[in-house]
Amino acid sequence: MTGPDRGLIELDGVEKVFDVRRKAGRLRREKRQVRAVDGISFRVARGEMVGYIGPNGAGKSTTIKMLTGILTPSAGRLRVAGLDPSRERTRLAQRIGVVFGQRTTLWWDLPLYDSYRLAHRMYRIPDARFRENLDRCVELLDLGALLDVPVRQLSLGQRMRGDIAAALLHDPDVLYLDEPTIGLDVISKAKVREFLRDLNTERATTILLTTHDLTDIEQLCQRVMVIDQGRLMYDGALAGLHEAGESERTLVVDLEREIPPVRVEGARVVKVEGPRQWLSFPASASAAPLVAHIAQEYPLVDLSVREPDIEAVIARMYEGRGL
Ligand SMILES: Nc1ncnc2c1ncn2[C@@H]1O[C@H](COP(=O)(O)OP(=O)(O)OP(=O)(O)O)[C@@H](O)[C@H]1O
Repeated sequence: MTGPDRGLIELDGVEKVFDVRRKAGRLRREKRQVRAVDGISFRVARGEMVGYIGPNGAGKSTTIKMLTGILTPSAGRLRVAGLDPSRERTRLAQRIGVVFGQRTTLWWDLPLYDSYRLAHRMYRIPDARFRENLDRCVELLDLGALLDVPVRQLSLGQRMRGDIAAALLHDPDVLYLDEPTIGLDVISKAKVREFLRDLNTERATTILLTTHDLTDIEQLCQRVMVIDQGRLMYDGALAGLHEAGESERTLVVDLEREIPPVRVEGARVVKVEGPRQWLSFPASASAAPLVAHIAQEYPLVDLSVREPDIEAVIARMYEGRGL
């Protein structure tokens, strides 16, 4: 068992190296090693909800695959709920739930409910528990009208809600979510986030969340870990990440006609395309004085403010550290 002082998820110097063969000529094949995860250590306590972010190819999926036991680490020590994932994969399956935004674990041709019945048997969930968990998910994720619909006919948002329910029927202690809001509309995103927040507070389910959507992190996670090139670059509060990245927001202004870059204190024009101009300003500053000034001095037609995306924040963070 994991004690209160130990993490529910524990990694110590975990590495994963892939051997890849590449064609290096007509007959020659070159052997190369890809160090996907390069000595990562962290602990996640019971009940935490943590964002795990980083640019494409950073090593996020490889980490999650090691945490589920699909991949075996090349070096280091890894424990989830006190178990060694790759050696005790079947036992671990009872303790974890996994949702991949890009793939489904549901049976494509069967009605949604049939996938849940299969999970019921596969995980040997006691009948009363299964009923209770299913009822809760159906209510909170709004699945009532969808249970008889074949999965292939569900929209992306409906399917994602269906997948989340499937991952939770056996009451896992840990839930891994890989891009759970990717491709969802605003309402579906809000519904999924609200459900995850409730799950985390009411059931103390530990959640590790991989996402490219900064709003997911902002609305859900107290803690965020940033990985790049297999290494952990940051582990702390989201606010700290913004500071580390000296994050900037973008004000996009549409003017009546094409004019030279606008001049306004506290912002700089970073792009001009016809009558549209993009201005960068510090994320901590208010957009209001900039807008007021531009509206007064220039033929302003329309405007919008864009929040920094995670990739930009990370890129700045690396620049700031001279990496
Ligand atoms: N099975 C594999 N064989 C060889 N190389 C692999 C394998 N799986 C991943 N890699 C490589 O390991 C590195 C990390 O990949 P990983 O999928 O973990 O990144 P990621 O952070 O999840 O990226 P993304 O955001 O694009 O999903 C990449 O360079 C990738 O090409």
